[in-house]
Amino acid sequence: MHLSSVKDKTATAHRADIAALNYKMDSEPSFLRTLFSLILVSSLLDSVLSEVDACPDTKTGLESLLPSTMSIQNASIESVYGIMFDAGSTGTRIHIYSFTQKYSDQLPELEREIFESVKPGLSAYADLPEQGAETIRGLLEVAKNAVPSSHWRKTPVVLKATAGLRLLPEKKALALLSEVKDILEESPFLVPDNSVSIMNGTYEGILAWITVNFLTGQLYSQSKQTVGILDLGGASTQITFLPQSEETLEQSPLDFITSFKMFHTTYKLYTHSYLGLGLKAARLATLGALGTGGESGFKSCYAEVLRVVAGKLHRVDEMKESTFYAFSYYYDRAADTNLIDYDTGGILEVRDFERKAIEVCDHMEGFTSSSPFLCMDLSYITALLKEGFGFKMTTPLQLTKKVNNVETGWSLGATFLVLQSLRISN
Ligand SMILES: Nc1nc2c(ncn2[C@@H]2O[C@H](COP(=O)(O)OP(=O)(O)O)[C@@H](O)[C@H]2O)c(=O)[nH]1
Ligand SMILES: [Ca+2]
Repeated sequence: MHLSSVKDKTATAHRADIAALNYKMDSEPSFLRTLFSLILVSSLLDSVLSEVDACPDTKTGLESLLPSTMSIQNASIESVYGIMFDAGSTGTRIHIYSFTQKYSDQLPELEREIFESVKPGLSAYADLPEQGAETIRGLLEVAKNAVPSSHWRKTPVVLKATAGLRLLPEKKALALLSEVKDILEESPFLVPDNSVSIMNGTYEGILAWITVNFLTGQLYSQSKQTVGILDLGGASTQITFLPQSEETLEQSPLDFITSFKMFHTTYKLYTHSYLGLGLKAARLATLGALGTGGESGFKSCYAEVLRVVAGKLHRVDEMKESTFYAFSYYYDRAADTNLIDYDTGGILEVRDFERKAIEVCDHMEGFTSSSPFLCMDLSYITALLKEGFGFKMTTPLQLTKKVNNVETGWSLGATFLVLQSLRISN
């Protein structure tokens, strides 16, 4: 696998942070080389759609596992592309995926992802919807360079907004989405019905779980040993895992459990999106609680952030024994404080976050070049994991931004759904 040039990651907050990750997956483990998993994922998504309360953007449902033309025999050799915009509360990202079908008797394979992000997110333009939509235009240029013009007309482009827009007054959110839709429609790409929407949190958690378990090969390993996901956004935080114990299934709130069938096996996922418990939302809640008299030192900071999470999250004992991948702000803050390698991530225990929070909060003079919120953020992450979700201090977390150089998060899972629901065969 080779990486083409990846621009210097020293992008400023407002400059597009270009991280074009082109790579071939020739040397990737076989599981990534076939679309067998895509079939699996689409059957998964098919039943997810049938089971999950239809959220705004899921009317496109899947009538069948695969479009009739997606059979091995008559597959033709060509490339398929999908463009997914992730309109997050702190930034907008574009994921351009390409699938290549090499041999007519083989299923297409996931070939590469091109990823780019811009800040701030759409919700920062709540009163300037035209300007907000303009940030999409710039990212569309990346897609035009990445997708051959011969494929533009059959390459779907979709934008899904998350908690940032969920927290906006509906009228402002809809005004932003309407401007974005106009820009997508001016583009040369295929703009499906429902191409621009606010995704509900249940879907956000499930699709991230599908993405990570697809990329790590768990979705179709014989062991069925899947991994859980922890996603800490700016406005919301998601947790999703596959419970092993009946007790979890029976004792969890009904809207935390979503079931779907996957090749004769019924999976019941535990998933929830906590709106308002994202990192930036928590900062506002903490500062609001502090009023003007900001305090210093880990003990007082921890006491304040604890008030934000106390009693707000559902706990499940078996989480303590499950394997979790953690990304977004969990990853960013661990990388910012050298707890993990910026590019390759790493495995941390919950107590590593607490130790770093104590170090930063009790020695702020040593961290003047970092974000002024570093102490609060690390304290919040510790409180969220330990007192919120109830993880053990020794629970290991796999901090991961990319798996096989594909970004973790909900976008790949969402793209599978779009390709299948549009019956875009090979
Ligand atoms: N590398 C990478 N970082 C991401 C991605 N999605 C979110 N993040 C990071 O996660 C943090 C906040 O997530 P965001 O999606 O804006 O908030 P949300 O709308 O509440 O989910 C920011 O630091 C982002 O840089 C992604 O696909 N790739
Ligand atoms: Ca997000």
